[in-house]
Amino acid sequence: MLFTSKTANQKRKAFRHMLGDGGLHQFPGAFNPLCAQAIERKGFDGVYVSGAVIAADLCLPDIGIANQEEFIRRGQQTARVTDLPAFMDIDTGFGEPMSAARTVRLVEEAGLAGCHIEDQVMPKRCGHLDGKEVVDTATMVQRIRAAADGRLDPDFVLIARCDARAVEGLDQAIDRMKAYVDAGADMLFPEAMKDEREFERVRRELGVPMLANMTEFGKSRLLTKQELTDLGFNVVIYPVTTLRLAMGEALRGLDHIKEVGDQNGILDRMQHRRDLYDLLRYEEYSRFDQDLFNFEVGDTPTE
Ligand SMILES: C[C@](O)(C(=O)O)[C@H](CC(=O)O)C(=O)O
Ligand SMILES: [Mg+2]
Repeated sequence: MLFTSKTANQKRKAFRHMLGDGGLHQFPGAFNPLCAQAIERKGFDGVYVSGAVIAADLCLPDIGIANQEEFIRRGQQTARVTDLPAFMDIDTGFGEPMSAARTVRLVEEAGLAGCHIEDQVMPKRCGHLDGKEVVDTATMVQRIRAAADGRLDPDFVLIARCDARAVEGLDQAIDRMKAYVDAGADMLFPEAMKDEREFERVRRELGVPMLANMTEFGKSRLLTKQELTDLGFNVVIYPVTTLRLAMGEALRGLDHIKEVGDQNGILDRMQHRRDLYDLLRYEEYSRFDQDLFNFEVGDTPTE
């Protein structure tokens, strides 16, 4: 059939391979499954499913009110339309360690290649806002152990996100991240680094694959692909970028229709029906259908 041609395990193996090949891999956030297909067509390495986007999509702020089921559903809907590995945000894991383990298992069953779990308290906030709080190291270590234990497929990638930089300083954040790796994290996500020197130091002191979050209007300067490659990072996410782009155009388009009264002046800024159908592989679906229904009832030879 037409949906995807790779199993979840093949995608996880591909993700694992990326983490070990020394290059930087770009994972734009997909604000919906259709966008994941666009990310694949554009030749990116993988797809990110952002908690901030899942919440915003439901018209909610990113403060832990969207629930586990809403997260998993969106993760599954996204992962299943692309051959690229997709990994997702699970915030603080949706509860105590046992719930975090179950969340990881559900994310795995949903076909994702990995997920990140963070050391904030509930209710959490966006990592680039002030006023965050983190749980103590021992609590987060338990969370990670439980999350690691929740996995069935050893190729599923567990990413520990550390929000402590803004709360306790870089030295403490680095100590925490060491403990998170000992607890079973495969990869680290140092959140809201202030500058390149901080990214560089984290990379130097920790020997596991590293993720950089290039979210706009946050605390980190938007580093280029080359800069992140030189810093030795393995994965970069652009978590909310496609949503911001789409909403920016939607708002401008709505203004135009309100002012002018029709859409004639903005057609060239839209995805054409033809291009949408191409992205959906409309024609291939029609062909599939024809191949299935290419017989006639009277065709069977009779004596
Ligand atoms: C990466 C992140 O966790 C997300 O949910 O996408 C957010 C992104 C954002 O709010 O800009 C975060 O950095 O906390
Ligand atoms: Mg998030």
